[in-house]
Amino acid sequence: MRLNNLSLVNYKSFDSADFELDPRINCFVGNNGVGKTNVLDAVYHLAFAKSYFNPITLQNIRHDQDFFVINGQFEKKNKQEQVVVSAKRGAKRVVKRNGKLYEKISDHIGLIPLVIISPADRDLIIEGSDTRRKFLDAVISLGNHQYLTSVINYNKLKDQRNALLKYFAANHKFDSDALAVYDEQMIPLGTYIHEQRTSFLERFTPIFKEFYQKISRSASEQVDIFYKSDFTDVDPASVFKNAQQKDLQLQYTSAGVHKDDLIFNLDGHAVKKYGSQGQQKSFLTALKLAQFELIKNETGTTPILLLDDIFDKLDEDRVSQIIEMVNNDQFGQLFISDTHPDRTERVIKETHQSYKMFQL
Ligand SMILES: Nc1ncnc2c1ncn2[C@@H]1O[C@H](COP(=O)(O)OP(=O)(O)OP(=O)(O)O)[C@@H](O)[C@H]1O
Repeated sequence: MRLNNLSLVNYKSFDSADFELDPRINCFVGNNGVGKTNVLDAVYHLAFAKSYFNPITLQNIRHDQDFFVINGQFEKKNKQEQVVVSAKRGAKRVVKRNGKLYEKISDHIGLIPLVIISPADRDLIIEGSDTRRKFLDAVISLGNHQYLTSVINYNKLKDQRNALLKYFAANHKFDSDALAVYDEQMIPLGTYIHEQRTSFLERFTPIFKEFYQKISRSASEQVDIFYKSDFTDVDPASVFKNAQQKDLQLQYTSAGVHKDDLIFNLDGHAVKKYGSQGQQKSFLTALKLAQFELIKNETGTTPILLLDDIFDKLDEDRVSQIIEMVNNDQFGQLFISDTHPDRTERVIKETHQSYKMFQL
């Protein structure tokens, strides 16, 4: 997967810009606020039809303008793919592939496999469990459509069950048969989602650990991921039944796979509390590189990799290690942003790969 040309009109800080890109490494350098991350975000936008940093589409239109257009000329398995994402105030966002409008934007997702590594990933460690479930769901769904529909259906049923619990409380009623209608549908879906998450993590965790070891160049720092779920080691039929009294009091469904979480550990302790900023960044980078590897294995296409502010919180040693790792045929096209042109160029030159520096 490769982006050959990127052009922007009224996208965030850019009025108009055009980039002829290198097939391997593209570095965007310059001072704080010049728009380095905005370029990477435009590439992300072409893949996912939304910004990684600002999900409100209209806020990505340059101030005082009415529209933005991002135009990307890709090459996928020797085939040209033109993707245009545009938005206009007062109208819906539009995504076109080779001039043809998508009816459903979700049909576009997956055409351009892409992974971003950015300081904003820190949310995965510090925010609530839903951030980690979204990460899990996004990676598993790419290769498994049944999983995606199961999660959507499970969540719909859970919302309806919550509404029923609220209705019981408001009307001082209880109807166990009405509740059982939801439980009977949620048990098989929850069981399936739990199985898929378990088997995914069995494949993902060893790859993640290997990447962490390579980045840290240390065998002494031990990282691990544990899957926490109400469905683990219990009879699935008992999950909702056992929580019923609590659910009636709380007026929502307190147990189930919608409460699943991932526990991130470093040397046996929570990385959120005890990991240094550099160790946390290494942890996140290893998570994203493992995501990259699995997407590649499961879709058969090498994703584009965006490394935003790669030196942030990492020493030069760890950055060189990351660049060295991505400097082989297993990795494809790379986009890097950094404030220091000299530092970036020094590290990139060591790869002996073709590259382009864009001074913004
Ligand atoms: N809708 C918009 N219209 C105009 N400018 C915008 C818009 N959205 C963001 N910006 C501007 O984009 C700039 C930020 O760009 P970006 O995050 O790409 O900077 P950067 O070069 O990556 O900086 P840093 O080195 O600090 O990470 C800010 O000056 C911000 O005001």
